[in-house]
Amino acid sequence: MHSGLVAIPADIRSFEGYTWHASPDQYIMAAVTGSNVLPLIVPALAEGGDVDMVLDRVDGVLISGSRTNVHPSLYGEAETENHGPFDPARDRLSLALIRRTIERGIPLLAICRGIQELNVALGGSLATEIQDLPGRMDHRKPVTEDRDTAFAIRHTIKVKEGSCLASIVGDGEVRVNSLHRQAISKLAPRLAVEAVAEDGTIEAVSVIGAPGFAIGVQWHPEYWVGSDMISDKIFKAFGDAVRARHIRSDQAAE
Ligand SMILES: N[C@@H](CCC(=O)NCCCC(=O)O)C(=O)O
Repeated sequence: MHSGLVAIPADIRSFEGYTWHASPDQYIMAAVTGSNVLPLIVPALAEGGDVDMVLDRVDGVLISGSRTNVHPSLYGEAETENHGPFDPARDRLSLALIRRTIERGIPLLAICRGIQELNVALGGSLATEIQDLPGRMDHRKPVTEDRDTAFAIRHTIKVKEGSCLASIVGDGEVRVNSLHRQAISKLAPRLAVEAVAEDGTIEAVSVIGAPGFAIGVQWHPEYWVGSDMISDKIFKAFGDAVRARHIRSDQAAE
C-alpha cells in the first residue's frame, strides 16, 4: 500500500512520430521503492494548467532531472547557444508547481534540473557551461553509453552542519554523482545552501521557513536508491514527509 501520491512534472519529448509527456523510469521507481509513494506524471500543457487542481490531490511533489535547461529569459538573461536545449512547457508547469507547492507547505524534492528550477522559481539565476568557469570542475555526464558509468558516484560534497540535509544524511563529506552543465549562480532569497562541491558549486539547498521537507539536490540520488545509503536516506525522508501529509489529509477529511 503506497503511503501517498506524488506529482512529477513531465518533460516534452518527440519520438516515433508522436509528442510525449514523459518522465524517466529511474525517478518513478525511486519514488516507489525508496519513498513507498505512488508517482503521478503531470502533463506539461503548453498553455499551463491548474496546478492547484493537482496539488489538492497529492501529498508531495518530485521534480526530476532532464537534459533540457530552464530558459534563460526566466531569470532575466538572453538566450545563447550555450543555454539550450529547452523545454518551455516543462518550465511553465514546473515553476508554477514549485511556487504553489512551497506556498501550500507540501513536501518537495527537486533533483538536478529540479534544483535549478527551484532556484529560478524563487528569484535566483543559473550559470551555464560551468565547466568553462575558472576553478570549476567538469560536472558533466561522462561520455559513455553505459548508464551505471554515466551515473557513477564520483565526487565529494560537503553537507553543512545543522542543515536540513544534515538531519537526513549527516553533516560533512559525502560522495555523489554528477551530470550537469548548469548550476545555481545567484541564490534565490528564500533558499539556504545545504551542501557545496569542492569547487564551490552549490549541490543542495532547502527552502527557508518551509513547514516541512523542501530540499533540492544537484546530483541524482534516484539512480542508486536501493544500493547507496545517502540516496536511500533522502528518498525515505521524502516518503516519511509525504506519508505524514497524507495522514493529516485523511484525518482532516474525517
Ligand atoms: N540540464 C541541466 C540539468 C541536468 C540534469 O537534470 N541532468 C539529468 C539528465 C542526465 C542525462 O541523462 O543526460 C544541466 O545540464 O545542468
